[in-house]
Amino acid sequence: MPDSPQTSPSAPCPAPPPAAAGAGPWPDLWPAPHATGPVEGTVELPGSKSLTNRWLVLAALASGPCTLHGVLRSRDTDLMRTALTALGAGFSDGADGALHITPLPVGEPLPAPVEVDCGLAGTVMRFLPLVAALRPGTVRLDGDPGARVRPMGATVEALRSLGVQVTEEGEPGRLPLTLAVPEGLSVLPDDGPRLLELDASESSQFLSAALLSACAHPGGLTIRHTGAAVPSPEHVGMTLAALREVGVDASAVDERTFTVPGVRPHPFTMTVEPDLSNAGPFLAAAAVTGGTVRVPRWPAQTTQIGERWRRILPAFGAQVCLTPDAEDPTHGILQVRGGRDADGDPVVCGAGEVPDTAELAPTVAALALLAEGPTQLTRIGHLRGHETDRLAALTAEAARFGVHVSQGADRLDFPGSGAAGDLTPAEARTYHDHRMATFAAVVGLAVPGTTVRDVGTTAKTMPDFPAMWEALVRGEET
Ligand SMILES: O=C(O)C1=C[C@@H](OP(=O)(O)O)[C@@H](O)[C@H](O)C1
Ligand SMILES: C=C(OP(=O)(O)O)C(=O)O
Repeated sequence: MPDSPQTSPSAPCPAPPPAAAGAGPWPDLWPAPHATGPVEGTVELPGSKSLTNRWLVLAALASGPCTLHGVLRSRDTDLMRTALTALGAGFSDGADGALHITPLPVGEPLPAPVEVDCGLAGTVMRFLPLVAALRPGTVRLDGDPGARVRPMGATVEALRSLGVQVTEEGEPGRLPLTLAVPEGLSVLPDDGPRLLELDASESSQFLSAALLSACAHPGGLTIRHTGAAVPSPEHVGMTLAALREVGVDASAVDERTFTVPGVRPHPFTMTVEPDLSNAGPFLAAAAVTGGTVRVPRWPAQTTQIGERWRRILPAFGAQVCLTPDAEDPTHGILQVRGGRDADGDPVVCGAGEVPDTAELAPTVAALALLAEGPTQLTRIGHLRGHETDRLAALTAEAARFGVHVSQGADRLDFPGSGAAGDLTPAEARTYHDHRMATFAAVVGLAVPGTTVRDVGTTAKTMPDFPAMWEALVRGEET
């Protein structure tokens, strides 16, 4: 893998939006706060990464200007904005925190070649190429060194079957990719809607990408997944629901076939839900310290996988309750109270088998590491293609804390350490993975002397994480 991005004759990237707040600087070795008592507090979470990047794409493909409230400002979402700007969408920040978006001109040739920096963002590297296929021209996509090992084969497959010429500069099915999009791709074929076949078994994002962009093909697309089970199916559900919310009647014909009409999203105004996956470490802080953490604005109905915390945390011995907001029945306050023994000391039970935790897995792993009994995280093999190989990373970091985790092809078995006091303090590595940083922060609550290398990697989806975490442990409201 090359050390530095290759040069290309493409136009430079457009100026990025103003930097996301809270990006540090943090010391390279961050002393993770140790909780000397129960953590108590209320945490106001920023917007969801997955929803922000879907609404940004749908607004860029809409039939008129759109407005978003509560968008997440982070590395992944800023990269999405920059990339959509390069493809011709317009973004302006309103004084009230709103983001106004003008759509990109689908079908019109790009005035110059475009260069897209995907960073390490799966949503950018998978969603953007299919959006790029909607304007004739040349688009080159690359990212961080870690992005060049993430699976991209299904994107290449989908683009080629749509008629885009794709050059793989490095390994086949990996970034960097250069796309040559011919004229007329976004014109209705004579024989009706196109059939797009792709294998999304390595990431649900391949399917979401096809679904999101399909609405801008005049005849729509019929999309068929050809491989083994699609991981993170909640995220496909989120994509279908988001399309429907903006007037695109996307539907599942069967388990592997989807139809999306060639109807552009109507102009919309949307408020992004708080990020329930990033709620995880804060809720886990209550569970591992016997404390109480509340998250306001918890949606009563949501497509986010983080909704699962309401089932996962009780398996570790915590009590979870959602109190409806009297003034706004669409939201409530989620409260998690950690388990305690007769002496008032925290108790984290082993949870047994916890399947399909997908992007929640690193936080669940922190709970499993601190639990008294065994926990098995199963059906998480595709996490080897996330920001890092998360099964390998979690096994290595658990070992640093003195716990032997057994690693299978698609599972991790945690023995149950009996008590956090048995764990040894460690300098935790993060592998450029925001969720490995938050994993280490949760463990550090119970293991004094824990330090985290490159906690700033949390800027990928939550630039304010270290400050919010320190404030919560100090007992300040965030
Ligand atoms: O579409 C999305 O927003 C996401 C889909 C999931 O990807 P995988 O299917 O690759 O797990 C998830 O893990 C990722 O954090 C976000
Ligand atoms: C897997 C994740 O991100 P990405 O969108 O980069 O795939 C994640 O946030 O846990």
